Amino acid sequence: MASPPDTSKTTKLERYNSYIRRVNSTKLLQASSKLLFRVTLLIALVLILFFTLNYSPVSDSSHHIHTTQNFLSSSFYGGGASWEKQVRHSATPRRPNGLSVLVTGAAGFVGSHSSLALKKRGDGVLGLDNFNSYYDPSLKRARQDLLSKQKIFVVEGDINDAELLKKLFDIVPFTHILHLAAQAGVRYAMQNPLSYVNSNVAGFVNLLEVAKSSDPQPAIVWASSSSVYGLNTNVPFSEDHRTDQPASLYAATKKAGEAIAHTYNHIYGLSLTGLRFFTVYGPWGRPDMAYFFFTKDMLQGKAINVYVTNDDKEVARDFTFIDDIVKGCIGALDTAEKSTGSGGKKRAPAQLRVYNLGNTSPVSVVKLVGILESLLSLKAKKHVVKMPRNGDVPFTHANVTMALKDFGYKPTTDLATGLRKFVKWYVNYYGIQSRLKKENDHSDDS
Ligand SMILES: O=C(O)[C@H]1O[C@H](OP(=O)(O)OP(=O)(O)OC[C@H]2O[C@@H](n3ccc(=O)[nH]c3=O)[C@H](O)[C@@H]2O)[C@H](O)[C@@H](O)[C@H]1O
Repeated sequence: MASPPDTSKTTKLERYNSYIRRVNSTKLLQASSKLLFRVTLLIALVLILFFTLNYSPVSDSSHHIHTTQNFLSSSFYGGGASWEKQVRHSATPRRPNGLSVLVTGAAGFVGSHSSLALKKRGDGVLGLDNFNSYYDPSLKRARQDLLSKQKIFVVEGDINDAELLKKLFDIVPFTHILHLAAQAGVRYAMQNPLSYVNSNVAGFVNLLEVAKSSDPQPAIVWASSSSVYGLNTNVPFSEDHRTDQPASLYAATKKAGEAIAHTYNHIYGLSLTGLRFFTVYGPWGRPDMAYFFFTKDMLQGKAINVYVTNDDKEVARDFTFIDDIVKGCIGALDTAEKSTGSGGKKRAPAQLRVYNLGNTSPVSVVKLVGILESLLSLKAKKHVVKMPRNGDVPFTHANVTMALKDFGYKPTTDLATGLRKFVKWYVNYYGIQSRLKKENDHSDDS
């Protein structure tokens, strides 16, 4: 009698075979997962490379460029063909013999106004701005929107970024730089001293290094400051007065800028013009300045500190309206001679200038508050306090004879007229018209 099949053995064999099949299929699954993972990784890498090398911003491009820069490394600038086209297009003049100007700090107060004025007369303008948060960056973005409506492209980047600057100079043979990017503000220098060294000294040197090596070298007009006169008591302030007693680190860095300008002019033949601005104010102004935050605080019913000197004298400033300053900037650009060097070598002596751009009629801060009270139809809650020792000077007053003689600079806006224009802009921009006198709305506003 045949013995029954040994089912126990068959079962073991089957179990073994099925185990082997399972092991094999798991291995296959693992191998294919690994393959899938590697392929995905490869595709991702290819995509990253593709997007970064062919990056072409469409709208709000500067923001995208910034994001891309951060994503890869600080030395990457989008750099796609479309980005370069925007840079070139913005910087190309639209009139015969027009200038091609790199405006640093283009989203700033003076930078945005100057860029628009240059563009309006047919010059090519490329903006550069790092959109830092020293004051509300949304105001800088709003200024950028104004510029972009006039087809002015603002590259988001820092003047300390040498590679970015070189790239811009590779794309555009700029005839001029209007260098307005800076750490501004007299009193903030005690809170953040290194930001002044970083922007006003290191950033300026970085820009000059790139400018001196470029071919052709551009002529450079840049923002110095009335604060360089410091504790000078000889009034009105003239360009040949002493400037070796700065009262703030801000003033010291601007004075350092003037010395640095001398060096680059002397060694490399760069044409350099420093403009000593006197307390510039007006529409689209800087919220850190007294006239601006006084307006804000007064409208909110908050008290304001009005400084007086230690011996109880009123402090005063040669407040200068933005439109006058813009005319001064353009006059300086138009009369700037060509730099004489090329590729880092000086060929001949070059132009080196410094000018006051003020209003020539100082007004006390008490008077400024009085004008604002009348424009805003309210009484300010004034705290009259002694001027803290924080970098402030008691008095500024410009002699502008040199700027008048060399490029016809003639300020035409008194403080009451300029503040009326500022207040009109302020209430429109922040949407608070209600408390204003009707006549302000009917005021002349060219
Ligand atoms: O010409 C310049 O080169 C500089 O001008 C500007 O500095 P300043 O002239 O100091 O302007 P700003 O701060 O508006 O104070 C105005 C007045 O208000 C007084 N002031 C100020 C604050 C306060 O709380 N109370 C007060 O009375 C204060 O004592 C002063 O008398 C720019 O900010 C600076 O970046 C630089 O460009």
